[in-house]
Amino acid sequence: MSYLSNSGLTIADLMVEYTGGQLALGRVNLTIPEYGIYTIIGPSGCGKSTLLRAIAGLLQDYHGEILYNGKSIHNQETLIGLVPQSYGLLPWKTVYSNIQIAMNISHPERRNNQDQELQIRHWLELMGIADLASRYPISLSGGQQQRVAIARAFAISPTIMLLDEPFSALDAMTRETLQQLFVDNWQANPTTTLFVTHDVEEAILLGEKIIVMTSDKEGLIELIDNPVFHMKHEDKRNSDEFIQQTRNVRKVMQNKW
Ligand SMILES: Nc1ncnc2c1ncn2[C@@H]1O[C@H](COP(=O)(O)OP(=O)(O)OP(=O)(O)O)[C@@H](O)[C@H]1O
Repeated sequence: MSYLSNSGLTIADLMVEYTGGQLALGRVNLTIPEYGIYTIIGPSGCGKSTLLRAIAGLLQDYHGEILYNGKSIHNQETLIGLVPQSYGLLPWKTVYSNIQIAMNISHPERRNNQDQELQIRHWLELMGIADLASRYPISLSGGQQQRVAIARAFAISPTIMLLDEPFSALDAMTRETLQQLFVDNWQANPTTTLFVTHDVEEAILLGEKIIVMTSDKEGLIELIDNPVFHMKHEDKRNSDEFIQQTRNVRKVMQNKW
């Protein structure tokens, strides 16, 4: 199979079985263009986290191919930022150190320099958790830990960003603020992004295209164009297009789930 060098993230015939032969993810074929931002919505257990884990290199044992710009994603220096559902913070490190360690690993040439400190402070500030820098994860609420995990993913400036329900533990207002921040940041620093959510509105607000996964393991997915994404973020929610798109997505979910 030949792929163009700037073809983005290509997932070809991807299938994942966990030990015991249980199929966790059916045959998935999908292309996300370089700098594209797609949201994924699907019923519980359909394989959304498994898909992200395979792309992130946390599951080595899968069938099919995962390529970035034509080359195997795991044989090249593609920096991947993952915000896992469980946050993935190191419990023995402070909030500040959790981000610093990720930056040291991903950009060793900038190890502990002044710019790194500014970056960490910048992201903590934007996430509204600057005052938590010296705290340990165990002393934080779920929503606060989630914001640390998001700050950490943004701070490493990855080539590919994978987010697994990153705003699920946040209160409604913080969630809206971070959705806006997320879109602003993607516009300023376009990054190839896959964003898993259970929230139809969030899928519409944050994805150029919406991937609807199904619960059967035939690997069927529906890709929905989403012109609403390109509207001004603050106008989206109250627009007729948004309401119409909500109906469209719900209809696809009713038919496919
Ligand atoms: N480590 C594992 N070992 C065995 N089976 C697993 C493992 N992790 C997940 N599975 C199974 O794989 C399937 C897909 O799980 P996955 O977590 O990817 O679903 P999901 O779509 O992300 O679900 P949710 O929306 O509830 O987070 C499920 O049937 C799950 O039970």
